[in-house]
Amino acid sequence: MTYVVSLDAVSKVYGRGQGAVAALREVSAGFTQGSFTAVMGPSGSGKSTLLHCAAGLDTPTSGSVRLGGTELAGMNETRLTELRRRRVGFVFQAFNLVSSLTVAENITLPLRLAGAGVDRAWLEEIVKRVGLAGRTGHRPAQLSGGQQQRVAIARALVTRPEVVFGDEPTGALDTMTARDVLTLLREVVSGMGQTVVMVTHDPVAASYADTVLFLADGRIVDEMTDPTSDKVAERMTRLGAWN
Ligand SMILES: Nc1ncnc2c1ncn2[C@@H]1O[C@H](COP(=O)(O)OP(=O)(O)OP(=O)(O)O)[C@@H](O)[C@H]1O
Repeated sequence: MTYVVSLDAVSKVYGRGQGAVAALREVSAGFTQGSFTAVMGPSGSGKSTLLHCAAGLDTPTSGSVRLGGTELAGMNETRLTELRRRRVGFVFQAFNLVSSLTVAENITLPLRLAGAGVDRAWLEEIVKRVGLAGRTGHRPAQLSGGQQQRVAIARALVTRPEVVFGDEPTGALDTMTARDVLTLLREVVSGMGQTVVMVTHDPVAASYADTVLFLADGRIVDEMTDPTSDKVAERMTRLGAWN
């Protein structure tokens, strides 16, 4: 199986000695092209650490992370930054848009940071796909929360990354708007073949994914395919997530 992103026995320990915290314990996982994976687990189970290690935002204490054919271990920060700019897209809970830039400028920012030109046809295509046609001259403050997250999704797609990572991408949205954004993420996977890995606390959000990975105490303890929100909620309850 060829994976777009793979983790092999990844461990992450924060701190040293008595205060050391094992956030990940020999986690292995692989994400195939065009798959949508949700990562769930109780608070402190290691979800963000997993995402950050997979995205090259954090360095594992041991183990291997591969993005495409590239091994991340041993890369210096300059190369990691370049790799993240070109090959990884991010969508965060707080949309992290630049308020002084227009929608179009926000979307194309990763290209300018990478010193790459803008492919106008591709820009038009993603603007249309995320439903922002006619809004490209607006500033973030003139948009609703859902529209701002659509800008962030377009920005994540603009470099044609191998994978898009979402850290609670619907965490700041109301229920209806969150559904729209999840439907868009689902389309990005099913319609464009994009690979998406998303951390979420919400069983409904997880139900939009193909697969849910459940973390507990730094380990993957279960995997669910074709999830429903009820099945995910039940699994989370058994993990003691909402006690
Ligand atoms: N920079 C850090 N320094 C020290 N400990 C950390 C650091 N980041 C995370 N941890 C610890 O590692 C463990 C896993 O944290 P992580 O943020 O990955 O969990 P999470 O599942 O994303 O939690 P949440 O759902 O609350 O966001 C926790 O015990 C946390 O306190």
